[in-house]
Amino acid sequence: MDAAVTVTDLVIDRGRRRVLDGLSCAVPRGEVTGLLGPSGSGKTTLLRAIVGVQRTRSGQVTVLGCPAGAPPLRTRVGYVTQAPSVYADLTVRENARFFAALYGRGAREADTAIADVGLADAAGQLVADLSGGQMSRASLACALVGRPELLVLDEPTVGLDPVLRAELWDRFHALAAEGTTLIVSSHVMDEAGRCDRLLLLREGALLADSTPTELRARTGTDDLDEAFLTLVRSQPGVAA
Ligand SMILES: Nc1ncnc2c1ncn2[C@@H]1O[C@H](COP(=O)(O)OP(=O)(O)OP(=O)(O)O)[C@@H](O)[C@H]1O
Repeated sequence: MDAAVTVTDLVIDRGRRRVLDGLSCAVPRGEVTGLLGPSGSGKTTLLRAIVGVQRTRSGQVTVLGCPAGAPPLRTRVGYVTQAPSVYADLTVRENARFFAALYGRGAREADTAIADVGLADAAGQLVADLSGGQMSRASLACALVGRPELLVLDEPTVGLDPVLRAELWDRFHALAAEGTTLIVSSHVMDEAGRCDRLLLLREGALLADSTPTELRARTGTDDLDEAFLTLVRSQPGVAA
């Protein structure tokens, strides 16, 4: 596999809790990899380690050939956190143009990124006046504008209606087809079926590193929610 991200024996403690316990996985280039798991399973922690903002106890994270967080990665990796990270007192267009300028891009790229997340009609609106879902899409536009090689998205579709969610997933796959690597976290299993590959996390350990098709075949069900439960129940010490 031509991996964009390789994680080896990663151990992370947060507070007094071991959040990731010797996790290893690889994320292929030019595909959409879903990071799925229940709330609190360690998804955000793993994403933070990949973008290089999380203190680790041991293990390695290599991103696009460099150690996670290395300075050359700053323009090559885009990260959209769960909390919108845009300026509330600027319009959507001003935000996108500001981030475009940081990456050496122009107004045209800013407008394209805004259109790509379905915010063209709200481009002139102050971010403070947007809905929650619009705000997270404005954040996504600001990450897209830099055309990163690796795009790390923490629950980007929360609060979006089904039509917008479907449009964004189409956009993710279009980016992957152009060569971008995407890691998208979600705790909604119906989004798992939209991913090329799946990393299933539970309590800080990897339950599966697979494709939706392999996962369905392995668990004997078409329903990915059910597949996840089957995997959980097959773990030692979990009651059936
Ligand atoms: N700053 C922190 N200090 C101590 N513990 C933390 C901190 N941040 C997160 N944790 C703990 O680490 C664990 C994993 O959290 P994380 O945010 O990675 O989970 P998640 O799978 O992304 O959850 P969600 O889907 O709810 O966002 C949780 O038990 C959480 O309580």
